Amino acid sequence: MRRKLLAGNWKMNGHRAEATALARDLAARLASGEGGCEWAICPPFPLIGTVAGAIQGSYIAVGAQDCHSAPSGPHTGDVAAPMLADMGCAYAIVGHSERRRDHGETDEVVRAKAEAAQASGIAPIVCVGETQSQREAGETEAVLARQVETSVPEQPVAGLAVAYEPVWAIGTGLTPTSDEIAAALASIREVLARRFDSATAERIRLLYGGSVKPANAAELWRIDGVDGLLVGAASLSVERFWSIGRSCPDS
Ligand SMILES: O=C(CO)COP(=O)(O)O
Repeated sequence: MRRKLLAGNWKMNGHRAEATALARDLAARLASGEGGCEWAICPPFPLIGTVAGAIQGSYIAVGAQDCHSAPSGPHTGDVAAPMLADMGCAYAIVGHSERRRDHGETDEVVRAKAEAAQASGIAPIVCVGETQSQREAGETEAVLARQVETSVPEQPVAGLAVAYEPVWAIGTGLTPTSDEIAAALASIREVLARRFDSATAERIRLLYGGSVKPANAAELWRIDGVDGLLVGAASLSVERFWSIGRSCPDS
């Protein structure tokens, strides 16, 4: 059984005071409640230390939103996976569509980043997803297959997750239907089953991300094949993020 994962991607938002308050509040709620899923917060780089401090001793993990593929070196402005491990990161999102768009990251680059994360003991959350025009052209399955084939490392570590985030569903309030999400996740699973031995393929969690909010979370958790949710805007509010986590059927 794959334990469900709820990960909050704060993107380029937050400052120390509010980050501390949110992380502490969430940690306190989890300490007194029954958080059935695994919880993770992925703040921007400058807030990782702040969040890691605030959640220390709690069940919440901290993650990063990216990492460089090299362990160190002349890469001004970049952050290496060993640094993130040193800060206590358990996860690193790689290949988010906003990074693919803003920084021209290819599937090959994403895979190198995922491998670098793994080499530092960090579980990558590898993001894939089709654009609106690819969906309209009936290319969703082919796009996902290509992305999963190339972006996921040859030897995925135990905690690796693949996040299905349709580009057109991110920050738009739009979501695919439950059937569309189930079909996309099934097609991703097929590729994983082809690429890896069954034990390896089976332990990879598949997350859904894109306009997840308290109002649709319960339905999303129940979709066949959903092992977790990757939440953007709604993870910036402790009430909304908490509500999404509490609607996990494992809670
Ligand atoms: O990109 C996302 C998470 O990585 C989703 O963002 P929203 O939840 O804001 O649509």
